[in-house]
Amino acid sequence: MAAADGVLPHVPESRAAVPTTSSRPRPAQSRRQAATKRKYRASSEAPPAKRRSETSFLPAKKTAAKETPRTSKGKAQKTFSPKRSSAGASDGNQERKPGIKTSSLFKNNPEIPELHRPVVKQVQEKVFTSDAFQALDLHPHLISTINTVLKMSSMTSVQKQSIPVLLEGRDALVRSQTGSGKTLAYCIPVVQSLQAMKSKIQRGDGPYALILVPTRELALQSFDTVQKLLKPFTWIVPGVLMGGEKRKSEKARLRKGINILISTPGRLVDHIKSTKNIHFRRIQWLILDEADRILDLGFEKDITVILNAINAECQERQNVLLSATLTEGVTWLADISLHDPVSISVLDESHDQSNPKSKAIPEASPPRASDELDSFAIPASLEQYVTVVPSKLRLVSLAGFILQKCKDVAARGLDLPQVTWIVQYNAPSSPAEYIHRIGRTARIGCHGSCLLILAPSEAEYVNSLASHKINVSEIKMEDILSVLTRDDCFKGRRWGSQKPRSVGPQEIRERATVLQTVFEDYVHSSERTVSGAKKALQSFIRAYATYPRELKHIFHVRSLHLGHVAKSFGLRDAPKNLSALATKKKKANLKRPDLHRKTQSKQRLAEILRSEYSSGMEASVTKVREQNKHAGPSSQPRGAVRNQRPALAVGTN
Ligand SMILES: Nc1ncnc2c1ncn2[C@@H]1O[C@H](COP(=O)(O)OP(=O)(O)OP(=O)(O)O)[C@@H](O)[C@H]1O
Repeated sequence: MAAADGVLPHVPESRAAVPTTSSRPRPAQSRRQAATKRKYRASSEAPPAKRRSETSFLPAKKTAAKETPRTSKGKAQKTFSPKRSSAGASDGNQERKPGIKTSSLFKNNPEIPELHRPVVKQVQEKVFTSDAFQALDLHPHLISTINTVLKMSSMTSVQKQSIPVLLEGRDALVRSQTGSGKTLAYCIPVVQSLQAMKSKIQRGDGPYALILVPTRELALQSFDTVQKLLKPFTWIVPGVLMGGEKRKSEKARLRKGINILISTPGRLVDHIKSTKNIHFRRIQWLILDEADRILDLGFEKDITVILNAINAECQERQNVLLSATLTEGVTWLADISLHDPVSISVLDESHDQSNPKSKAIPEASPPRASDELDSFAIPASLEQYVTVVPSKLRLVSLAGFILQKCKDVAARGLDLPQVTWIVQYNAPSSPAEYIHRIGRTARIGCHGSCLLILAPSEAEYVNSLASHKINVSEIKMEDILSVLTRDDCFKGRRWGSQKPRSVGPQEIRERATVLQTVFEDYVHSSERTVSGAKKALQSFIRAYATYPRELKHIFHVRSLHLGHVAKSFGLRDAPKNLSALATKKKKANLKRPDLHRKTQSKQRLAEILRSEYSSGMEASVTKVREQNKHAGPSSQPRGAVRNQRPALAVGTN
């Protein structure tokens, strides 16, 4: 887990809500009690924690309580108060005053289905080989830089397979799992070939190699690697262009000359359109790194602009496309950018041998939809888990999980750990996205784990993952929440009973409710935090619009109980921002209660998706939909916000 500190929910003193009954309160205590009274008054004026209206706007089948034995024992309204903070310890002589009311977290939840996941054999790749870089035909200074500056001795599998092919001058489509060393697989041949050029490269010559990456972070990472490899070859100048930097200074650097240019697609297109000093007449290498992410981020149009610009000035070059996943989009990109490529895929010997390791893919073969169903390689040292949690319990389960893992950190003292856990609070929209998210851990043979949180109605997603040869093991929600029994700060005070309760399922439920109350109190403590939580909720719901058609039966906004989902962001209720229009319609619909309920439900959803918390994405969604309408049904690969795939005007090579 990357972040360790500050996650433990401590109960702030202002929320030490249990009124104590010391007969003569000290001044500080009186102030606290007065504040507490004000707080209770305020909370009783606030909307009740659970209202009828909360459930009325979604189809009854989703809101009806289909309870499992393990979730049905809660009471509709329970009265708890978070444990007092250390500053205001109770003397045990308590007033019988109600605490903060929190609707039961464990009632009216959908049933948690049993997960019958098929066990599949995952595609495995061997990360390291025993071959040293010395085995390659490289400049001795380059080898010593790899050994001494990068401190690497043996090649990874993808490096062993790719570097010789690229040194031969072939185009290549390289697929290998996340964190397997693809960056060096192309950087080493680029540096080797450029330093060996007969007429020594001059800075003013401009770019000989163009490396396109999807994000700023990757641009910096690749730049850093190239810069290190160039240490002995000081006459070759690397440079980076990326969003967020000053265009003016980038223009100045382009004017001076950059020989190995690393850029994000959007920023490069900016310069192509506006900078006179950019040219591609000497380009010898075009690298498309993380091609799947480039496409996922909607850079298709920018890539075609770049390819057209390069093709217009230079036809002879080596092209390399690297990706952790091979999707329909990647195949399309390979078709338009590679010339007679060698396809390199690092698969374990035990995997399907009908899929040869190195084969030529036919030039300009049409994208195959079945590629989307390909299986994805996942690092063998990455353990994958899933937990099925009703929406209302999502936040406390996440907190419980973090608590459990953050303890795995304290034991290591101040040593900051690397990322060892990836938690997905919502499901990714494609298996490729799943692979990239979890691929931030278990890199280069290290150990890592990931957890995916699903709602009960989304449990079927594990089958979808299995169809891509992705195996996940289940962690039960109760096991996650049981961590709350380890720390008495989550203990609920049971009014009217002083008997200590045994640590069983009921105690866990009570503690989870205490924790949820802590979150809700915090969120509702200021307008800023309420607004932040609403924005987060908005984004979460919005993400449901981006699931592709084939996943809509699992992830659909209509399957969400908005009131319950609101709780997973610490909100006591789903936001209500019905517009004036909605109010008018509501009045009209009052005559038809059935119609009214239906319309109200739709309007509520529409409002949620189009409220003041809007991120402005809907404009582009509408625009893309319009474009698609005109472009025909086959033009949009996936996801509403992706750009339409444009036609490439000039052929490659
Ligand atoms: N031969 C090697 N020996 C040791 N470490 C290596 C070697 N090659 C690369 N690495 C390290 O492995 C890590 C992952 O490499 P890299 O980022 O290139 O992986 P990747 O395959 O591009 O991953 P992703 O697809 O997720 O971007 C980096 O920290 C890199 O320095």
